[in-house]
Amino acid sequence: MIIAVDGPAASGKGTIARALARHYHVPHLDTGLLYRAVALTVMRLELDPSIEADAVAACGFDEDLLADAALRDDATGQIASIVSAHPLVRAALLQRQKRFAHQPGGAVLDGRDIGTVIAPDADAKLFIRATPTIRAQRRHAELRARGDDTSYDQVLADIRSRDDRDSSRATAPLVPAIDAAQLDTSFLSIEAAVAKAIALVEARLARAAAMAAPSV
Ligand SMILES: Nc1ncnc2c1ncn2[C@@H]1O[C@H](COP(=O)(O)OP(=O)(O)OP(=O)(O)O)[C@@H](O)[C@H]1O
Ligand SMILES: Nc1ccn([C@@H]2O[C@H](COP(=O)(O)O)[C@@H](O)[C@H]2O)c(=O)n1
Repeated sequence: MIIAVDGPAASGKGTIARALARHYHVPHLDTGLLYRAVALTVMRLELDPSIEADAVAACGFDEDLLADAALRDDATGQIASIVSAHPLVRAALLQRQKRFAHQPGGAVLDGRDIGTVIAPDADAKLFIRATPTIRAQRRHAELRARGDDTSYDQVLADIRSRDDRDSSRATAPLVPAIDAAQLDTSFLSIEAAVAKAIALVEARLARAAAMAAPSV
């Protein structure tokens, strides 16, 4: 079973995807981390994220980098959304994500293009939303807890510019799959959002089973 979870920055898609993976006992991939690893490599090698060849050169990042705390920095997310707009960067990371999605036993992936590009054949697709200000409040609190003193205004501005860049790029833009169930978490606790997500996945699975059953 493949579950695709997409949505804008800090919408809560990672929290929901991890909970779904625990619930259904399948592995989870946060695909944003791959783009963040490319971004961090670009930053550390002092390359130019807006130059496609520079960003592509950073796609062969060291696997250990995926555990680096700096991946979660606000600045890394910004650069990630610049490198992720390059078609050749997306192509370099494509097969790894497709393999993960289609492994035996299934998987949950979260990102921006899981339901549209990585696994258009997913058994259930969710598109997670929350208002920009609520997303900024949540991300600001998270960064503060990590000792990052980026201001709330900066976090909100970064979220808005990432939303714009991710939605307007030509290749694999952030857009709900036509068959995705949408879930707005703005006024839901984490527990309530996870419960709704599980209910939406169950409804999708039940509908697919009913359609597959022979009619009598
Ligand atoms: N329903 C919720 N209520 C309150 N806080 C939430 C809720 N969902 C997620 N959060 C918190 O909001 C922050 C962002 O959530 P999360 O990391 O899951 O978002 P994301 O969409 O995966 O972000 P990114 O795009 O950066 O990967 C986290 O600190 C998380 O604990
Ligand atoms: N499937 C994806 C996942 C991420 N991106 C880009 O990476 C940036 C960081 O992602 P987070 O999920 O960690 O916020 C994001 O802003 C996107 O530009 C992507 O393009 N496709």
